[in-house]
Amino acid sequence: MKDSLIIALDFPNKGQVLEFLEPFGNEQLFVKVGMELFYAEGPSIIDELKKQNHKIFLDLKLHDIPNTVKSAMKVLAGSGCDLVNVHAAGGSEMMAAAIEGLDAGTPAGFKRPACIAVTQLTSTSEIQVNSEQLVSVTLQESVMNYAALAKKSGLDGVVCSPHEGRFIHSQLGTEFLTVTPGIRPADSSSQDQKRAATPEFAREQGISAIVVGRPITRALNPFESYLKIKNEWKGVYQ
Ligand SMILES: O=C(O)c1cc(=O)[nH]c(=O)n1[C@@H]1O[C@H](COP(=O)(O)O)[C@@H](O)[C@H]1O
Repeated sequence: MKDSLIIALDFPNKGQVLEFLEPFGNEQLFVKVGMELFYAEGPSIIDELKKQNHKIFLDLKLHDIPNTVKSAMKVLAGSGCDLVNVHAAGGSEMMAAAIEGLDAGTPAGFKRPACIAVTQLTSTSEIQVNSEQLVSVTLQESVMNYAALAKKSGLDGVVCSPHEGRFIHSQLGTEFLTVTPGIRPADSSSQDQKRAATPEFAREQGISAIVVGRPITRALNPFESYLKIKNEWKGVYQ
């Protein structure tokens, strides 16, 4: 998990995913299946990607009452994915229930999927946190509060932006995972991401893993873009 570059496969169907993956050849990837692709293709897309030996982050961002989340996680634990997530806003009872469900559903002899909690979406700004969620602390404090709650509830880490990563690791340790979307190379648009950062910045902040979608999936040459971002993330400069 640590030091991974996770590619967000935000595509509408399996056909487009396979076409996208073609130039990557035998490169073993860590890919993210989100709502669009999972709702379109169902669990078979996980089997397909596993057949290709890729690691899988199933990003369904569960947020419901504890009992519902526990039952859903019990099912997802058997899907073969490596990482799943919930919204920390669902509360500590819900997050603990997610882990209970995963433990109950993980087949004997297999490792339970890691589970992380979304703190504040990377598309959220401090103004929005204050004016729409009526949160009266800073965005960083809100993210930190959710991260501490997630750790207390038994989760393996959080989704946050690279801007909060260093603080989270200083408070909760380096083993607690920080998975950060909103990654943009210096020359690309941040689009709907409000707390964007470069791969280099993420590395400097000690982030555990980065999630990259459009800068790779919408690039003219996705494989080339992937290699460039991966090198920057790993600190390899030619
Ligand atoms: O949980 C996520 O993966 C997630 C959380 C978050 O706070 N922000 C965020 O962008 N994501 C996901 O990360 C990916 C980012 O994609 P790009 O903005 O295209 O790089 C998308 O698939 C989002 O659904």
